[in-house]
Amino acid sequence: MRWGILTSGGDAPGMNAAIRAFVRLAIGEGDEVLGIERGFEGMAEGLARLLTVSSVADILMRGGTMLRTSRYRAFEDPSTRERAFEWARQQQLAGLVVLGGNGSLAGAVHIAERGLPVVGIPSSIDGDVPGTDYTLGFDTAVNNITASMDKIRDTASAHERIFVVEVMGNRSGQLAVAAGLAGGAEAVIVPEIAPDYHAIARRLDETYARGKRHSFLVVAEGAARAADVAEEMRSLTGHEVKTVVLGHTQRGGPPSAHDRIMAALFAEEALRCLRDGNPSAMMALSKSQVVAVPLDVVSRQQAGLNVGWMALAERLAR
Ligand SMILES: Nc1ncnc2c1ncn2[C@@H]1O[C@H](COP(=O)(O)OP(=O)(O)OP(=O)(O)O)[C@@H](O)[C@H]1O
Ligand SMILES: O=P(O)(O)OC[C@H]1O[C@](O)(CO)[C@@H](O)[C@@H]1O
Repeated sequence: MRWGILTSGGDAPGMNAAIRAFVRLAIGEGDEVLGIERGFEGMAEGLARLLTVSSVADILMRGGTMLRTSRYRAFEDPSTRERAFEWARQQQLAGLVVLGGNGSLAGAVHIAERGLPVVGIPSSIDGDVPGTDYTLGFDTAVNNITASMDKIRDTASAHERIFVVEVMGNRSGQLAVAAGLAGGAEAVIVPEIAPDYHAIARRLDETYARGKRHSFLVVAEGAARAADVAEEMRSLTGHEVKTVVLGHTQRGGPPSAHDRIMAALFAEEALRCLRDGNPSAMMALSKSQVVAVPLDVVSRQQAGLNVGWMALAERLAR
C-alpha cells in the first residue's frame, strides 16, 4: 500500500522523528511512503517524493521538518482541496498522515470527508489540540523556554530586576503555564484569563520585601506584549523591569527524548490505524496511553488550560 505523509502549520520538534518512524515502520510492512512537501501546498501542487529507509536517516535528532511546512490559506478553498484530492487519487495514495496543529487537522478533516483515509498526529509547540493530552513539540519548547529562563535568572538576580518573558501561544496559554511552572515564574499571563495587574504587582512587592532578588512574569504572546506588561509593572511597582521575547528560539533545536518517544508511538499507532482501514482518526495521548480518537474532535472541542498548574506556579514562586 502507498501512504502519503505531510507536515503543516508551525514546525514542531519531533516532526522529523515521526516521519522517520512512520517511513521505517511502513517500509518494514512492505508499504511505500510518499513524502509531500510544504504541507497542503504540496498536495495541491504535486510536490512529493518517495521516501526510503536511508532518506530519513539522521533526522531523528533534528528540529524543523525535512518535508518543510507551510501556512497555505488556499486550502480553505474547496476547489484547491479538490485539486489536492485528485492528485492524491492519481498518486494512488491509500491514506494520508497529517502532522500539524488545530488548523492542519481541520484541513485533514476535509480530506477525510472527501473519502481518503487520514490519520492526524497532533504536532504543535502550543500544546493546544483538543482530544489529546499531548502534542508533539510541546516538551521541547517548554525545555527551551526553561533553559532560557535559567540563564536570565543569573543576570536578573545580579541586578535585582523583574523580567517579563514573552513566549509563543497565540490563542492558548498552555505553553506559558508549563514554562511558568518549570521556570519558577511569579505569575503567568494567558489569553484565556484577563490578568489582574494590581494583584501581580502586590505579589511582586511582597516577594521583594521578603528579600527576593529576581522575579519572572511569563506572558503568552496572545495575551499581551511583553513591553506593555513591563510598562504596567514599572508603573505599579517602581521596580526595574526588563523584557525578553523568546520568539522562534522556542521552536527550534533537537527534540527532547520525550518528543522522540511520543513521535515513535504516534507513528506506530498511525500506521496501525491506516492498515486496519480506519477512515479517519487522530492520534492522542489519553491516560498515558496512545489511542485513536475521532479526527473531527478538533472542530468539536476546545483544548483546556491547566489552571491548576498556573495556580501552583504562583504558590511556589516565593
Ligand atoms: N478550516 C480549514 N480548512 C482547510 N484547511 C485548513 C483550515 N484551517 C487550516 N487549514 C490548513 O492548515 C494550515 C495550517 O493551519 P494553521 O496555520 O492554523 O497551523 P496549525 O496546524 O494550527 O499549527 P500551529 O499550531 O503551528 O498554529 C493552513 O495554512 C491551511 O493550509
Ligand atoms: O512562525 P509563525 O508562522 O510566525 O507562527 C507563529 C505561531 O506558531 C506557533 O508557534 C505554533 O506553532 C504559535 O505559538 C505562534 O503564534
